Amino acid sequence: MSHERTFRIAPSILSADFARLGDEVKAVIDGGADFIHFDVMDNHYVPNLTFGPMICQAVKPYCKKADGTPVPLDVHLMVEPVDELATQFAKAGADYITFHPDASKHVDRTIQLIRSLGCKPGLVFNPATPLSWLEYTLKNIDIVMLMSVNPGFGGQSFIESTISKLGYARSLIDVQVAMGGNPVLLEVDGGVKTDNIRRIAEAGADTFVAGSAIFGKPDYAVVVAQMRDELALAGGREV
Ligand SMILES: O=C(CO)[C@H](O)[C@H](O)COP(=O)(O)O
Repeated sequence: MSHERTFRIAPSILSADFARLGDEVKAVIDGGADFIHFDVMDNHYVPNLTFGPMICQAVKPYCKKADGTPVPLDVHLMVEPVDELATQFAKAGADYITFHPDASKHVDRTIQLIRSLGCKPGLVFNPATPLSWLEYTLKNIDIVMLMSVNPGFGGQSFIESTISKLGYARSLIDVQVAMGGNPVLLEVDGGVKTDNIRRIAEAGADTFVAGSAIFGKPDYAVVVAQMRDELALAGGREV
């Protein structure tokens, strides 16, 4: 049977104007964003420092469409350790919470903790981190995110080895779905642009984080529309 995948565009507010964060979130949602991607960096797991749960709580009321439909807040924790901050971000309004398995001493416990707090848990893989962590976790998570840059900074170039890694992750998810399991989202983060998003989709991704490509342009709606035009051309998949 053939199913069309739903593609989601998740602008990373890492590249937004922090002095006008609420307005930036509203503008990018008005421009067609499906998720708001919130990059949390601790200057320990990654060599940069961004924002904490108080900023997340302040941004949350802006995460809705003009008609009031909520837009999920996709919190990416680049922090070590994970559990305490995951708890704080759940209380601050996160919908998805993703973390790096190499940053948690007890990955299954962290996944269970995030779900117990009412959020959707996910794992994030750096470019050189193997997907073997998924063997015993895929059935318990809602999102797999592949970093296509080394984490810590926006505006980097897409790392090509992500293409084959996406194909492998997609095959693991498709097998799980074929066996009646959870249709886990496959997100890609780093260097996603209008000129490569179609190829990334064809490799298997369904959810696309883009920071500088969107916030670096004057009209967010134009970029999001261009990305959707490219995604509409992505080859369909038989699952
Ligand atoms: O997590 C990140 C970096 O660690 C960012 O989300 C990612 O790099 C997106 O930024 P850009 O689209 O500018 O590459």
